[in-house]
Amino acid sequence: MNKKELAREIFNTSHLTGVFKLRSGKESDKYFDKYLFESNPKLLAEVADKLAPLIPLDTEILAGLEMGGIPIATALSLKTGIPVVFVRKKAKEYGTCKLAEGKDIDGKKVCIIEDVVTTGGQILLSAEDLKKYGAKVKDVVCVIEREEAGRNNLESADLVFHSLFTMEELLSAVSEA
Ligand SMILES: O=P(O)(O)OC[C@H]1O[C@H](OP(=O)(O)OP(=O)(O)O)[C@H](O)[C@@H]1O
Ligand SMILES: O=C(O)c1cc(=O)[nH]c(=O)[nH]1
Repeated sequence: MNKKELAREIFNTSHLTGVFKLRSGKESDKYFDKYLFESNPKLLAEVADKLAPLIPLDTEILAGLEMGGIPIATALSLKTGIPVVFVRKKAKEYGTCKLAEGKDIDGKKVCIIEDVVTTGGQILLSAEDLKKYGAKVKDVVCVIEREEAGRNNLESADLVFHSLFTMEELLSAVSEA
């Protein structure tokens, strides 16, 4: 599957219209239900294929953000051989009390993996959390950049943002079909 075909598949599988409250609190007439493509093994593997080249070569650990970033980071880990951690929105309050589940991230170069970026708010929170545990966080890789404030907010926080598809790319792939 080439990149344009994947764009079409992702759009057709996961793009919904209606009235949706977003994580940021804003309301939107569109929503990508990422679980609809992540739960399809063929599409998840294609996403990992196309995302893998965006991961910086010196990455030591992939950090999949709860919850939608976790399947993608896992697929990327299987593809690249780079270990993965599963990052909770809030550290577990019993047992190991971990925020990032998996191997120790202290001193490691970590690349954040996310599904959809709107304002980048969740990534900013998780990046700060990971840094508190000693991770070196610079790069973020996501599947869908909704082209709202996300890129500016992430770059203002000195993060390097790599997206597979912008909203414009998804729309144009579908309109060309
Ligand atoms: O760029 P932002 O404005 O922060 O919004 C995008 C975030 O919101 C969604 O997660 P959601 O809170 O729906 O959680 P989930 O992945 O656990 O379903 C998405 O997966 C991003 O994490
Ligand atoms: O901004 C969000 O919360 C958001 C947008 C979107 O398209 N998909 C999603 O899972 N979350």
